Amino acid sequence: MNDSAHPLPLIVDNVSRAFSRGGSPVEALREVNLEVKYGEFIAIMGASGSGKSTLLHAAAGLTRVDAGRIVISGQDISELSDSRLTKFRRKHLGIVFQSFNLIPTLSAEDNVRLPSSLDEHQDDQVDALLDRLGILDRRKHMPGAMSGGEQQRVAIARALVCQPDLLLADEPTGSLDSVTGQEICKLLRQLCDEEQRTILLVTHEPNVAMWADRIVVLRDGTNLSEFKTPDRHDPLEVAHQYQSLLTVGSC
Ligand SMILES: Nc1ncnc2c1ncn2[C@@H]1O[C@H](COP(=O)(O)OP(=O)(O)OP(=O)(O)O)[C@@H](O)[C@H]1O
Repeated sequence: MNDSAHPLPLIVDNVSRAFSRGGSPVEALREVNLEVKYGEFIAIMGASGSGKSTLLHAAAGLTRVDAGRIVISGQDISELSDSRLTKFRRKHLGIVFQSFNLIPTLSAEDNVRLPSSLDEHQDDQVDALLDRLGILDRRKHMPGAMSGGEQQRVAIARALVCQPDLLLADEPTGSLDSVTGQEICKLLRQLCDEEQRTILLVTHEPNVAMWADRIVVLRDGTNLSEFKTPDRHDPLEVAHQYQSLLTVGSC
């Protein structure tokens, strides 16, 4: 649904972005299109350098685009000044990175509380969120005293504390061992299934992408194709479909 009362969480409309490297332009994104519906879990896949992180950063408003539009919940973010964009991002988006990006001198609960206190939101849901993410008993711990999986759960709690319209995740399992990475993926899946969270995740791993509803494949900064994931979260099937697309696309 995309009427003015129920705008889509994310529309990427013909977005292009180039960087300069050694004096030559590098086209990281070329007329990329994507629509994310409420409650959807989408994975972006593609080879190294295909533009995945640039797309996620553009969706987060961390990278300005050269052409096209990024529309979050009905707002074209290119129309916002830097300061309004920062406020808008805090209210509407949650962002999770591979490296957790927690403040090392703050406890788990204070890391989670940080964005909400900045925006003067109620913080009474911090404990509930930590409980939901299975780390309530770690709430007084500093990041350095927590495992990688626990730190990523804190980062996810922090990203969700302002009830964002969209959760963006850039290789969220990239720093974790495979068992812990799968636990984080399962958690993201549950957040979609049980709480209708909307998630856009970047990964190059089929066993991470398989948890999404839909996989969008980029190549050389453009949309190559997309496919729905099999119901039973089968990494081999996802790897097969992904490789077939890349092979067919390269003919
Ligand atoms: N700040 C930058 N300056 C110059 N070139 C950049 C910059 N950011 C990205 N690029 C280039 O844009 C292209 C897309 O990069 P991007 O990081 O989005 O790809 P990716 O698919 O996320 O790659 P990876 O899987 O290796 O992280 C690459 O050629 C990259 O070198």
